[in-house]
Amino acid sequence: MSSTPKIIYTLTDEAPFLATQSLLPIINAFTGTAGIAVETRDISLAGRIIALFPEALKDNQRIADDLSELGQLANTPEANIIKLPNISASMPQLKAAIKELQQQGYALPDYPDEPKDAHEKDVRTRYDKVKGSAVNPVLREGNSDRRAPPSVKNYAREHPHRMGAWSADSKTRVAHMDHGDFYGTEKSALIERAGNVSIEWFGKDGSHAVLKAKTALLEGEIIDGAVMSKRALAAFIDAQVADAKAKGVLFSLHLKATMMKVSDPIMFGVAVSEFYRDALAKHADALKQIGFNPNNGIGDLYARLGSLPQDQQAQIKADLQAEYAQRPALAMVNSDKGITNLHVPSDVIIDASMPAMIRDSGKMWNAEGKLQDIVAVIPDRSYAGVYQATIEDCKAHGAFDPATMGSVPNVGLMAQKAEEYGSHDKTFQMAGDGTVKVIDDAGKVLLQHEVEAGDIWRMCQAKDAPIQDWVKLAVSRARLSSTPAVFWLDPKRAHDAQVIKKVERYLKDHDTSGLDIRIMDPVAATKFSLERIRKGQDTISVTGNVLRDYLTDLFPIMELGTSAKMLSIVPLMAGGGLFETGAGGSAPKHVQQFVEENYLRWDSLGEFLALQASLEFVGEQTGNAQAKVLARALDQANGKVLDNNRSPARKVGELDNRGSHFYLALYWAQALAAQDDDAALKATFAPLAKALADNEAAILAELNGAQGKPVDIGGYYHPDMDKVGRAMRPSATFNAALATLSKG
Ligand SMILES: NC(=O)C1=CN([C@@H]2O[C@H](COP(=O)(O)OP(=O)(O)OC[C@H]3O[C@@H](n4cnc5c(N)ncnc54)[C@H](OP(=O)(O)O)[C@@H]3O)[C@@H](O)[C@H]2O)C=CC1
Ligand SMILES: O=C(O)CCC(=O)C(=O)O
Ligand SMILES: [Mg+2]
Repeated sequence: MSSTPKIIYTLTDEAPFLATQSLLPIINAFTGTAGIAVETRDISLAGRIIALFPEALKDNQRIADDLSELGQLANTPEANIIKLPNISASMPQLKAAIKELQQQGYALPDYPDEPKDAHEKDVRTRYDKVKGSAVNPVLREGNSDRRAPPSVKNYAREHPHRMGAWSADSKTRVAHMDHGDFYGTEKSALIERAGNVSIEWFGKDGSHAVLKAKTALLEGEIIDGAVMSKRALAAFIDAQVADAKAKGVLFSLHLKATMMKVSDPIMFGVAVSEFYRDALAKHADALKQIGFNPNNGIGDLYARLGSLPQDQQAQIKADLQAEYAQRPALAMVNSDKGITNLHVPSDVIIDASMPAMIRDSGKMWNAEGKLQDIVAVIPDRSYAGVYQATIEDCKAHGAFDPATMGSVPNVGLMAQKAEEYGSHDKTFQMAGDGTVKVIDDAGKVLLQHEVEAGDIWRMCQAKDAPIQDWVKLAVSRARLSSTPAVFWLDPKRAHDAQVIKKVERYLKDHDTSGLDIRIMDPVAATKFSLERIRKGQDTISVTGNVLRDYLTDLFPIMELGTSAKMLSIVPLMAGGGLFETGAGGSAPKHVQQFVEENYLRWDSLGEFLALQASLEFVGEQTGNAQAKVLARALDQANGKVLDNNRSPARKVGELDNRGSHFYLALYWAQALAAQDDDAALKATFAPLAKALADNEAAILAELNGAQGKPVDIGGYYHPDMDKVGRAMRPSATFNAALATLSKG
């Protein structure tokens, strides 16, 4: 029954990586007392890059491909993985990481923008494996259960975060296309027998290309194809640019260029090309010569200008400035540094950017550093309506009130690369006019679209077993929490219409008596859930993969101020557990603040919650009773961190991430010393609890005393572990107290 319990803790990037260097020593010290091993695996962007090129590196630089190992582990019942947020790299981020590693002495090849030979093609293929969202889809071999635990929700009710006021005359709105988008062109097929399909393009001129030779499909799987017309998109962007100018609102574009790493950078590029059209046309030859690619954002142009003669650089910059003068104002990412929404495709990511805007009175920052109404351009219609409905609700009823509002937990279809988020390897930009066909083994055409050069065509898959598992998870969450559950599915979408049939069928496999389970289209579901949320009522959202992502930032950011405070569990279909920490990302601006002033405001509550769930799972998996005791005590400690307001603040001089970790250790040790379920743990932790309490003032002085000056961590993507370790553990008193645990 029992084997050596093992938890895998992932090393990632940016703020969560820094936080780990302070938190992990605490976790190791505590779990070690119960014989639980916590091992780390490196899935950082830098780590994944290094693992790609063993042959180019010195022996002491090589590292294993930890992500592949974890991908395999996720398909076994033994998996118990704590997954922190990681960078899903855009092109500019990938190149910056490669450059940093080269400067550190890693003999990595450059990223070949235009591979010239077989070797360069191979290099590019390898790099493309770590681009975009390359981690989550590998590990997420289950569906997701994301919610705010009661202690967190209660804390938010008692200490509501600031919400920007909304006024009825806000000019903010969402703009989406009305034809030629993925929504309007989607076609779907249900696979009756397992087999393979090929994706092929037939040119109008008689030419032919196999886009993807083989995609294996299972019985009962749903596939769909859809196309985004480049022409329709460009015309739409153009109209929105003009409309934003006329209405005096900020132009802003909200995409998911990280997760949708093939389609969305192209769409981003169309917007950049339209917005800066005149200047880009005037300098087309020079820009081609320096290799500017609008898909990487206008920042890519500035980054490459240096290789041109000074006067030409000045001319291009002047023409870009002139473009700004005749265009609407752009939403800014960093107004102090002049970084706009169109600079880098990964700076404005829809799941976080839209909720943050809604939290801030429906406004974004303008070039003067002031908040202003916006048009939120979300080209595809599939999910844009959710945000428009939310905006309308805020205009009609004012901002949401975290003190009284209900909650919208989520059950998300995610397993086996479901839906759009698994479509990268089946997404193509069309080389010419023609037809795309999906053809099965028997030669039957399952899906077919007319396309034009430049259009984006994609195919998505959703397998039957994950759908069955998702329906089961939804029913079980509805039952366990006695909460109505709504499937957000749009009967007008070809894909959703198929899913609806399956949901209706699989709901019959479960006892749903007394449960309130509905199927509504996303806009109706938004309205229904918001009406209830304003009355303080909870409603489970049961959604596909994209809405899982969008809603688990939208609702937590309104309810809790941040999605870092979510419990985010993935019961893996093979029986293991994946515990994600929060639902947000890796917050790059937290690292900036840290290196400038040695203050880390990352809130590790998501990590605390994931660890608690993971320890509980160890208890169930292996029968380790001490794991359950540790988990129960951690639950109490988490509650106390909240009740006593020991989460990180935002400014130097206040408690930061490290200080909040100290309090977690103190409360966890106290809870273990106070419990009577396990005498050995009680005896082990009583002295630590006393030592930490006695030295509270000294430890805080050491932790907070480190703040306020710049700190060198030896790199951004690949920091120096020793330097980070020292920076993140500045209290000798605290470190010494923790060390007593391992001495027994
Ligand atoms: N699961 C994953 O691996 C995910 C990874 N990402 C990656 O993260 C990066 C940044 O993405 P982005 O969309 O900007 O989203 P983030 O969630 O990183 O940032 C948005 C904002 O959320 C708040 N926030 C998020 N987490 C915390 C936390 N733990 N403590 C305190 N505040 C927090 C901060 O806002 P404020 O200061 O306003 O409070 C932050 O500026 C990208 O590289 C992206 O690919 C994104 C999503 C999920
Ligand atoms: O994997 C990614 O790129 C982002 C994932 C994400 O935003 C989420 O799971 O909420
Ligand atoms: Mg997200």
